[in-house]
Amino acid sequence: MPSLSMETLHDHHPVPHRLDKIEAESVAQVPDSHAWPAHAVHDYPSLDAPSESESVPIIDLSSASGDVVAEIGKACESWGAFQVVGHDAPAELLDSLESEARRLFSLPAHRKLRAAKPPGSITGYGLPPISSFFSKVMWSEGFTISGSPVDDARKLWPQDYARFCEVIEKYNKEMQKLAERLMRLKLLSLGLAGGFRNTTAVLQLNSYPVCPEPDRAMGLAAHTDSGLLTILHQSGAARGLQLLHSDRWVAVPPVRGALVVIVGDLGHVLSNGRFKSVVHRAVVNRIHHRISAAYLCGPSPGVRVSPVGNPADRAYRAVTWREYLGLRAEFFDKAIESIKINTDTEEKNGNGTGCCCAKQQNIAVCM
Ligand SMILES: O=C(O)CCC(=O)C(=O)O
Ligand SMILES: [Fe+2]
Repeated sequence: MPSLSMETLHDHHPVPHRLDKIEAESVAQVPDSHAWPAHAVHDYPSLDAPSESESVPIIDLSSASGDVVAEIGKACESWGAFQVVGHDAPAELLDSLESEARRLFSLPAHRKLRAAKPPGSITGYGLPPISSFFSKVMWSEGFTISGSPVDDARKLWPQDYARFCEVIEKYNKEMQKLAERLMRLKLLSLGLAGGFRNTTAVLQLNSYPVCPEPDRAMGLAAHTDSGLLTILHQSGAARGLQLLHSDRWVAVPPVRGALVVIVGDLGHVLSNGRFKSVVHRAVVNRIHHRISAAYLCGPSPGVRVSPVGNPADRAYRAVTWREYLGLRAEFFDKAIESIKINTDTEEKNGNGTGCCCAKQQNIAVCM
């Protein structure tokens, strides 16, 4: 068993020299810095073994029936998520991604810290990106990739970085294809033909070491994702992902070969509020070192996402992903409120120049 280490942070500034090291597997108790209050962990009841009717829907993309579009629309509206099977991403590629992520997180702490996220940067090794909004430390570590992984991979494996990069690049390509396909299907379910081209993405690798007291710790705190959609691959053995659905935390059990699709805030905006950007979190366990990989997909830079439908009925103003990320950094879970149009102002009818979708039903012109 590799020695898994978790870097902890006490004053939530992601500066490498302020990180202290805890050997997560060797501690018998969750230290105070990582102990979340019971009301935060148990804010809603958990449904750990949901029956089929209580579970997030599983949708088969290879199904010949024309219901796939309707199923996706319904899942996005009622759950803000679904699991997808019958996609073209090969199971071996998902396995390789997971084993490369395990190889990375099993490196000794001082090696991982060579690729620590510099302040102000989004790529590299460190605590989950949302950590700065919480005073308690999460029981996880992350590695964020945006664009080429080469520079950061070289810091981790000066000689032997090619294998990691090859897998990441293949995976990103496959996910981009799938994300663009899913976006077309989602738009169809909203009555629009069209799609997004040249989408951009961030790949977030997450590692959740085993935890001696899972009830007192938090793997990844409740949040929504910011982009159009997220495609999440979770490792097989352990449950961890939970979606907030009807005021309960509903577990999403890993299904071999399936990928979890999560509607992000921009997906909610695009649908003019019809699709839910679902609040989700990851919990930890005593036995399994869990890995997940979140492919967070957004429009290409500069493209403003604007709600579909009649401009007079828009509930949100148009935003680019970059602009929205700025609002998230400032307001976190209130960011979506900050772009809400409350009154019949000019904004509602305002110019949609550069928006990804045309204002008429049935045509979505996307750049
Ligand atoms: O690990 C998980 O299941 C959730 C990951 C996630 O939500 C994220 O990276 O945004
Ligand atoms: Fe997420």
